[in-house]
Amino acid sequence: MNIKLQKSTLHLQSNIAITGSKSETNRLLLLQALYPNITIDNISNSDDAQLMQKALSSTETVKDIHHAGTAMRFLTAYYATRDGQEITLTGSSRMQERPIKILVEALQQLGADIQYTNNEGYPPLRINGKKLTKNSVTLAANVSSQYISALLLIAPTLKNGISLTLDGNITSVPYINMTLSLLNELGVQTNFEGNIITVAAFKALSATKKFTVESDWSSASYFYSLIALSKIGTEITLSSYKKNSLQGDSCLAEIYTKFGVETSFQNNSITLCKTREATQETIKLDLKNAPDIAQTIAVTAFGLQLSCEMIGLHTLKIKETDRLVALKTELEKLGASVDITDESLHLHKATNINENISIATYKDHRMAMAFAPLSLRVPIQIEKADVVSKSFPDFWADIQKIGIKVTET
Ligand SMILES: O=C(O)C1=C[C@@H](OP(=O)(O)O)[C@@H](O)[C@H](O)C1
Ligand SMILES: C=C(OP(=O)(O)O)C(=O)O
Repeated sequence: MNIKLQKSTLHLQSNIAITGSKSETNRLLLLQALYPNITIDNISNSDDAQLMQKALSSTETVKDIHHAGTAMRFLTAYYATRDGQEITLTGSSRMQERPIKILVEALQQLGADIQYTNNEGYPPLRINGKKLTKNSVTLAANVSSQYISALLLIAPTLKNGISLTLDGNITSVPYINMTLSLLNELGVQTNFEGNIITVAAFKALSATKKFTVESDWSSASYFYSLIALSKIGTEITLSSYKKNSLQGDSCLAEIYTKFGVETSFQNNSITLCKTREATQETIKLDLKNAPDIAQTIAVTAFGLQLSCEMIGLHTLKIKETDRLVALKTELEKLGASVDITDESLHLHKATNINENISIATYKDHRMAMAFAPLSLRVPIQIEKADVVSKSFPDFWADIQKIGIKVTET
């Protein structure tokens, strides 16, 4: 489905309920498989969460998790510990290009039996589940935090827990802390100091433990962008959010003050309000702790005709697509000038925004959603718009609710 987006009368006073965090959901689904007394509220309706649920509940021996990175990494660790179960874990063609060797080698250090069925270092994987007996692992921490979270999630079920030594600069740290916080809430003891993480063994959960997933902050980013690109006084309320979030992308509230957007926290929701124009000509950010909002921010800055220098983007090349190249290509179609390296993006101040450009989405949900707010400035087309279901299936319905006209082309 290709669509055209145009601004009509905005009803930005409306309330939008955003689905649960896919990161929290996929951790909790894995923990629920290990500790069945867990119940989960406000579960994410994303494809990635549904694929995780399906893989965990089906008895099929080939599990296909399509594009879901967290599902791929978390399930690799999970099935490595399922004594007597042999499965093949596979994914989309892009998933088969996303590296997994660091995690596989770490699990092998613990005693796991995992083989590559195709290309060494990449899915599909044949996993022969075993009781893992060792508890000490060293792994590179500068490629993806998901490898670390995967090991932490299974750690309490190992006889002696786990001791992880992280090598190199640790990337996406808030996602590691999210995993540790959820383990702590369950009653598992953990410690993270310097480059060492330890998790104690945790046998069984005697009583029912209810978790309520906070709504997804990465999904909220597109509304931050819409407000940033709106007139002063425009506001929108999003639920269900809290001030002390486990999600690193909640740094949006602070970042978007640079674009003139203020966030107020109510009981269970946030209100975003455009209170003033951006004061800085150049927005400078290090996003190593919040890589998923880089695309949103780049497009907001372009729409406001500001320049933007972002570093800490080294993980973007191995996500749903090479997001650095995709951003440069699509922003330049709109009239921008963008320089990229393997870990940074420099958007130069734009003098105009080309109308009716068709944005390619590269099977990446965040390419579609990040460019949508630009429709407040110029009519724009989004190719293969259904890609948003990876994290936010209701995105186009919600965009329409607030008054952006969506037409299929
Ligand atoms: O653990 C998680 O839930 C995630 C970790 C991040 O990945 P990296 O650690 O690979 O950057 C993030 O980009 C991804 O969307 C979700
Ligand atoms: C990178 C992402 O997801 P994953 O790595 O889980 O596929 C994302 O949602 O932006």
